[in-house]
Amino acid sequence: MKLSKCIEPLMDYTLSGDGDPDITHLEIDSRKVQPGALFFCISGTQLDGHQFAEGAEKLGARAIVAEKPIQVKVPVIYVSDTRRALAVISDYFYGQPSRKLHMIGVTGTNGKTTVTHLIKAIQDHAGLSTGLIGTMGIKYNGKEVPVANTTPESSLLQKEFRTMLDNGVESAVMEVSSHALHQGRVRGIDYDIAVFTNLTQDHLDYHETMKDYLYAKSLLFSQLGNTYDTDRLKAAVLNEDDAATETLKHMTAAHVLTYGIDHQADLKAENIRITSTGTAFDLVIKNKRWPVHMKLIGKFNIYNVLAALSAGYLKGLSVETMIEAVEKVEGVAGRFEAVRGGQDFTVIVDYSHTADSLENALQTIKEFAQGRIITIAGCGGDRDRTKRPAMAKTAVKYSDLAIFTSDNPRTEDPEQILSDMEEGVKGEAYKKIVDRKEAIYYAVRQARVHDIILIAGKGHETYQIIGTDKIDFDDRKVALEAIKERYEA
Ligand SMILES: CC(=O)N[C@H]1[C@@H](OP(=O)(O)OP(=O)(O)OC[C@H]2O[C@@H](n3ccc(=O)[nH]c3=O)[C@H](O)[C@@H]2O)O[C@H](CO)[C@@H](O)[C@@H]1O[C@H](C)C(=O)N[C@@H](C)C(=O)N[C@H](CCC(=O)O)C(=O)O
Ligand SMILES: Nc1ncnc2c1ncn2[C@@H]1O[C@H](COP(=O)(O)OP(=O)(O)OP(=O)(O)O)[C@@H](O)[C@H]1O
Ligand SMILES: N[C@H](CCC[C@H](N)C(=O)O)C(=O)O
Ligand SMILES: [Mg+2]
Repeated sequence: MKLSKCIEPLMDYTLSGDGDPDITHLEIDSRKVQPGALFFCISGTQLDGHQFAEGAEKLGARAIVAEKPIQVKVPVIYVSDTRRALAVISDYFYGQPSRKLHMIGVTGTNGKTTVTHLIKAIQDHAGLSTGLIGTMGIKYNGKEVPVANTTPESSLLQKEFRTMLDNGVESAVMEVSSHALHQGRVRGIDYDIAVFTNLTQDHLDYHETMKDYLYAKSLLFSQLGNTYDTDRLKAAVLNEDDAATETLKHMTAAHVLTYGIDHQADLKAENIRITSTGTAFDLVIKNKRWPVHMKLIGKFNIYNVLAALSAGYLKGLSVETMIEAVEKVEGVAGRFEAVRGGQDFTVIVDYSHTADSLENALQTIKEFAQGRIITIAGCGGDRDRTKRPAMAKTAVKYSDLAIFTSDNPRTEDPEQILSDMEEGVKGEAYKKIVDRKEAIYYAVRQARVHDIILIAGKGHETYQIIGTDKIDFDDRKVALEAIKERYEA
């Protein structure tokens, strides 16, 4: 596409330099520039992309979008916000694919990955070919592409939507993180349905207050209903049991459908029964009742299922077909995933990395625990420090033995992260083992018949980030090795 065409959707810019080169791709990382790129200089949280403009030019960038003066020979498009320009140009460059897909965005502190997987399972089962984007990567038509971010940058998002469309995908469901909303990675995406799971404390390193965090989340709902096609229903799916829903109702011009357990809602779960192997409940919609028996465990997963069913309901899918799909779902990798090594105690790997999700996981375990509860928990480095004492407190509150260990320390001192956790449990009993592998082995050696070990925080992750190194580490594999060692000993 000619540069002049690429920048057609920009409202306000200044062009410097001559020529109208052909642009073959859009790029924000100078290290990935190939000849033909339009390079965007992003003022980031760590680095300033403007310093890489010359490098990008050397590698073949044919034009550059910048916010402040740069010295290059290729044409420069000056804008006030390069991330905004990136979103607007990406949408246009790839032919506005989100307008042709049935688009669902899921936001909230916890449950996004689970809800998006459930929506994909439901829609695929109902014959609606669905693409998925989120923490576990990009998936459609049996193809999987790994991603670095839960919600990728706008250029990658739009490119993937285009590929999905070209490959017969009809609907795309994606996790929308608060970082992405704040940075405008999803600007220009024409969502049909926006789903809210819940709001509890996380990411206060990035968003300064809970109010700012909620504001970022609310952008998904306020941008919904800026409708391009008036024939398409635009709807917000909101959790009636979460306090933030009241605000979100005010933020959206779209139709609202609610789900809940404790409050009256459009889709409601009643008569709940939770066991260690599954969850049963009645789904109630407009006084009609359907029994649901699913393999997913826990009250929090009922919320996730209700959210997913709500999205399908708005699409007009049959409730019976949706329930069939939900009942088949085995679970999402690393979310309440049982590790089975033939041991006479239970080991569960879970991705709870906030105080609220840890509380939910542990409350669920409490409901069916026959033995002691042993919890292994840690907190990620270079992330919200204020959640650390709260997570430690939750671990100790529900456990007979709480073991604090390292999650992904990243560039922080692992000992310091543990000290931050300890602030929340002064005078309480717990054990501290910095090395995660050692902590898992210790827990497995301590377990008695019927005990339950919860290994929280890293779920599906197959790595541990220590400093800037990413080493192989999979809680599930390490637990299996520890179980093997114990039985061989
Ligand atoms: C804090 C944060 O949101 N960081 C994201 C952000 O990076 P940034 O703005 O800080 O970028 P930077 O490192 O300062 O670099 C500035 C610019 O220089 C460019 N650069 C840099 C080096 C170079 O040699 N050449 C070059 O061109 C970079 O590509 C970038 O465009 O924009 C990047 C591009 O989109 C993201 O990959 C990056 O995610 C990092 C990896 C990250 O850890 N993000 C986390 C906090 C995050 O966003 N998480 C949420 C999920 C949270 C949840 O699940 O609730 C997510 O959506 O993933
Ligand atoms: N609806 C929910 N409410 C509270 N906790 C939940 C809910 N759903 C899942 N969890 C807990 O949160 C953990 C993470 O779930 P999931 O991966 O679905 O969330 P997420 O929002 O995608 O997380 P991330 O922000 O890391 O992408 C699970 O392992 C579980 O312990
Ligand atoms: N999306 C979350 C994932 C946290 C996972 C946890 N294992 C950690 O590293 O803190 C984040 O980036 O904050
Ligand atoms: Mg996720």
